[in-house]
Amino acid sequence: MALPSTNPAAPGTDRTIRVDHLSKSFGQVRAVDDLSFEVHPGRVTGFLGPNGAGKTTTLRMLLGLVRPTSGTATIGGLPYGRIRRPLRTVGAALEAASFHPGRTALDHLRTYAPQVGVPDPRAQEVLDLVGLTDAARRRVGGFSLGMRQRLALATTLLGDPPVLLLDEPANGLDPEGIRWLRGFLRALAAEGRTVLVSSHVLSEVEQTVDDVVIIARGRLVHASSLADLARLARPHVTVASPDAAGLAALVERAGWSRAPGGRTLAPGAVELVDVDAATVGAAAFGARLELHELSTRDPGLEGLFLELVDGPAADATRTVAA
Ligand SMILES: Nc1ncnc2c1ncn2[C@@H]1O[C@H](COP(=O)(O)OP(=O)(O)OP(=O)(O)O)[C@@H](O)[C@H]1O
Repeated sequence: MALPSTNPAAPGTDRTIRVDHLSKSFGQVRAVDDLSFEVHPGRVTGFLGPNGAGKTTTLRMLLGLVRPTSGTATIGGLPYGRIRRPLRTVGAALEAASFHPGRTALDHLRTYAPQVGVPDPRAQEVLDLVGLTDAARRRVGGFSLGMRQRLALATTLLGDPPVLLLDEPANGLDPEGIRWLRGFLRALAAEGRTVLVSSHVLSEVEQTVDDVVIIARGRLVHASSLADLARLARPHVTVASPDAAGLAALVERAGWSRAPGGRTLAPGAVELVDVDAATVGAAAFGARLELHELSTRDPGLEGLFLELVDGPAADATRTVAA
């Protein structure tokens, strides 16, 4: 899908999103806690975490709607308030957008077009892009949730922005709509745009995203490519020995990777990825290391996600000391 190039500001623009030691407290609640990550152009990045993790607050800080308690949130090196043509640089859809129910979809977009600084025919163009051509002259009041999501997406695309911030865009879409959204977001990233999509479930965006930024209780718990996360989700080998130092030395010598710190393990136990139980057992036997456990479990991608957002890595106290 080629979007008509209506945005002369786009080529060469720095499209990287940077969140740097960002924190936000609302009274006693630390909604975002020393969060740092980057989101790169040409990729779809999933911004993931359970309800209340701080995703929306972070997106609102990126859009200058909430002032950080400390740290910075920038797009192309600038805080939103200093971007010269913000509506042509960043397209954002936060939560369920509210539309005037008596207005048609086309009129809604035509109302916004002058604010964004694009010519009137762009309204019909973006409706066509999101598959709402036939609904252009229908009143928004009669739209399904899925149609509203498409209209919200069309609104973000009015200014042909190189950066897109979308809060739970799959909410309310049926399976066909979700499949359509996947292809659409992938095409936007393929054009070199930076696409950040929030969700509280990994499975919803698993087939869409290239990278993941996972937060829980306001803190970063994991950031990598989806491929790296999938590698960490391969079967885990748990190995325990009464000789913890000997086991640590064996793991070190063999160069095995430890599983990301989700689960609390028994003392003297470690959890490994990228190695099978037979290899670990043989190496332990060779090193004359006594083992009290050697087992394998397969958490799967969704299981690993739940461990990450539930585990000790996410277990910081969120309440600010009075
Ligand atoms: N304006 C506010 N005043 C007080 N507390 C707030 C405010 N906005 C957010 N919070 C709190 O900050 C925390 C993070 O909320 P946020 O909406 O950012 O999470 P989220 O990850 O987007 O969750 P969800 O998936 O449910 O939308 C929550 O505990 C929430 O209650």
